[in-house]
Amino acid sequence: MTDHSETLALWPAPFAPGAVDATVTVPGSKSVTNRALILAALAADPGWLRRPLRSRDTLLMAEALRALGIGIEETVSSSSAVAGPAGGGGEAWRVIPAHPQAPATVDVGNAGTVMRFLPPLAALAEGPVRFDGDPRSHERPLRGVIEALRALGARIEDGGRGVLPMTVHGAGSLDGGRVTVDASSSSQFVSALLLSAPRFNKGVEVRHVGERLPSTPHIRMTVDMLRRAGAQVDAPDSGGEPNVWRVTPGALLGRDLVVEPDLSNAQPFLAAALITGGRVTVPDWPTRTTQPGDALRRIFTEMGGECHLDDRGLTLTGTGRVRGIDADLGEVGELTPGIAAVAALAESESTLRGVGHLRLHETDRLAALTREINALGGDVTETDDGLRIRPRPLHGGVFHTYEDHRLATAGALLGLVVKDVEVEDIDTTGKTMPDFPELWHRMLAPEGPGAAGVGD
Ligand SMILES: O=C(O)C1=C[C@@H](OP(=O)(O)O)[C@@H](O)[C@H](O)C1
Ligand SMILES: C=C(OP(=O)(O)O)C(=O)O
Repeated sequence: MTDHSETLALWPAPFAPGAVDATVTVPGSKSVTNRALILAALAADPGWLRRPLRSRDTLLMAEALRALGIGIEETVSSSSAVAGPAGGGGEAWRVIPAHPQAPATVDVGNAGTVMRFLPPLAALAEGPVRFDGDPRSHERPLRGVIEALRALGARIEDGGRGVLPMTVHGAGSLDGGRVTVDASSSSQFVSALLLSAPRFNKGVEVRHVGERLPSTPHIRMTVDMLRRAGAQVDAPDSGGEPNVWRVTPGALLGRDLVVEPDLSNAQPFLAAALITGGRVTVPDWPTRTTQPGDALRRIFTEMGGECHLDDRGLTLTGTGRVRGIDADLGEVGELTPGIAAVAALAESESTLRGVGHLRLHETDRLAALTREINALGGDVTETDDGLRIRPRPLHGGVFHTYEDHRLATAGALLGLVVKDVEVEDIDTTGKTMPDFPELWHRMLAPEGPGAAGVGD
């Protein structure tokens, strides 16, 4: 957790005068968009991404791919699959694949998906590709990807530090083959090695050897998207050996893909219904998905809400009660800040476990949540692998966010029911949801202009 600066703007979090009642269309999934961009860049033919997320993390990915010679064109799509309620077309990216070119420079910002998913693709270029990013990117784990790529035949200069900045010196192709990796600090190590593997000469066999593996739905998302792009993948959940994934070399198809809404970014809106005893509908909630955010249906039901999925989307109705929870969130770590905020407002204690790796996310999320909820009068303690949260009456104050989009949305959530909360640097939500402040205000004033479809 880097220290905060008092010079960052403070955003007066809107206080909800009563139960919220709104329909909120949330933007596309970061994780799906950035995987789709990599797969489309490596495909044999051009492809479409419809309703891509446009946020800092995905624009950095698109910019990096352009630097490597891949074409990404902005278009307005005429597909009926993405037509809004007014019948118009949606925005889309057309991706024109090319063999990755070097020399190139990549700014990863603080995007885990960019700093981990791109180096294997860069290793296919012929020449140096320099990777750097925000100061926090120099602290986030990358050694697993660097060492695995070396074992697969790549030359990488990282000064022996195992973190950014680094330069990947591609030789125009990569052997691939068998590799072991300890992905206990990030599931993205496994996803990174699998995503580009159809283009490695021998494909890949990745064996995870660490004690634990976080965020396994995100690895299933990688496998599912690879298969939909035509790759042959053996994985533990399709009868394969536990902790082993195999990708066969072969061509990838250029796809026409509609990006699902980001279910993790739906979390603050659904939570708003839960904590105010109101009702929020998120349209286009997929009936089948690998996104970890789908677990919110179960988690927020256990915490007192009622969830209903139908053709209008997912509706969460608050019952007026908010219960504490004892949960292992290892599979769904990115939901922790929002769950912690709800837990701080519950009628009973919560224990959140299995998320020690969050200390190496955008910020040390366990330390940051503890410090900021306690600064508002809360009683949160850090455990080895999570948080213990005892609800207390909270008061207003500044909620610092440490350049972490999910800290910012957690602060907004608290401010909905605690008067006079000011969230520092709300613009940090731009990492995955630049429209957050607007969507949040509109959720609270659905009678105003644009009520017909918040976020449409
Ligand atoms: O592959 C992905 O798209 C992600 C995997 C997870 O990373 P970790 O396994 O590092 O937690 C998740 O927290 C992150 O927000 C997105
Ligand atoms: C951990 C997250 O992001 P990243 O992709 O940068 O790891 C997140 O979005 O919660």
